[in-house]
Amino acid sequence: MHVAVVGAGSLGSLLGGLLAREHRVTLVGRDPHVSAIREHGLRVTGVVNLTISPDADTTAPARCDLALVTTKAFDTAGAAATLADTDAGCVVSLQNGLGNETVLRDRLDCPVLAGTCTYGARRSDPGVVACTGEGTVTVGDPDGGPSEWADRVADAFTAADIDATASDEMPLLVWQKLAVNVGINATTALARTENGALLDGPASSVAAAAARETATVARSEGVDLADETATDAVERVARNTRANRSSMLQDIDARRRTEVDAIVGPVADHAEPTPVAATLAGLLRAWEAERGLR
Ligand SMILES: NC(=O)C1=CN([C@@H]2O[C@H](COP(=O)(O)OP(=O)(O)OC[C@H]3O[C@@H](n4cnc5c(N)ncnc54)[C@H](OP(=O)(O)O)[C@@H]3O)[C@@H](O)[C@H]2O)C=CC1
Ligand SMILES: CC(C)(CO)C(=O)C(=O)O
Repeated sequence: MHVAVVGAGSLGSLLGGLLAREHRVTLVGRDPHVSAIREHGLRVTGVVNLTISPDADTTAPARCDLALVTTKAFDTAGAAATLADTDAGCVVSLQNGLGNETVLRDRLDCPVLAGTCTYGARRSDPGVVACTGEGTVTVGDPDGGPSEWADRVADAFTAADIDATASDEMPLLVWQKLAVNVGINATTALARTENGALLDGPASSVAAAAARETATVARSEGVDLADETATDAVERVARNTRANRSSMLQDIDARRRTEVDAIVGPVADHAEPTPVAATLAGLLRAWEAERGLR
């Protein structure tokens, strides 16, 4: 398969590097990362160690079998613009937050799948990405039900030794992942802790309460996510990625805009009472406003 990865930052570089063990991969990103990969290859460090030489470019290829979108949620429309002239068989969003597939579907002609990914990744120097936790990838039709493309994509990941499955329950899994991200990303971003601090530290009850609120909102939207399923998912991911600084904490560390609106917003701004998520969102938005990031 020829796989294009639009958004070669932390997660995109890691997954692109792992996929390049089996497939032709084009990492679409920014300089100096792209130039460093062209010159020296991509170095993956941490839990996985390898140096590999995928193609790298600042524009998308003319054709590919599969395009993975791994930009931040607020850049999804930009990713769609980057892919506008690409003849892609299928596009998969592996981003966190709600609404990315809708943005892609509205702008692109090919099938669009939803995906969830629990790998932890951190891009450090140009040409280098650390795998801070091995996880799983799940893909499927955003509306639920079977999808031949999802089967093909999961097979392609599996062939590259990535634990991947196709699911016909994506609405449930996307909300479950949202509970993980509201719980882990927002809490670690504000507490400035690694994910593992939520296993038994003082902020673990905050993460669990935020996950329960996400489950409440999911159920009010017709998705049958149990409180315990949401809190168990937070604990499992925090355990598997205990050394990771969540993607939202990485944004805070780098004084960058966060994904608060796509991740915490759907829960915090919902008509259901969600005091914990509203507090987390309010604090993150205040931090962004103070720095002119919103
Ligand atoms: N990091 C992690 O451990 C995990 C992240 N995620 C999710 O994955 C998504 C990506 O996160 P992460 O990898 O941390 O984010 P990063 O900011 O590290 O990577 C995104 C990259 O995409 C680039 N980019 C933005 N728009 C375009 C475009 N149109 N064409 C090419 N490149 C573009 C950005 O460049 P620039 O900044 O210069 O605009 C940036 O380098 C998020 O939704 C996150 O929540 C999910 C699981 C784990
Ligand atoms: C899986 C997890 C929580 C890994 O940190 C993540 O999705 C993120 O950081 O955005």
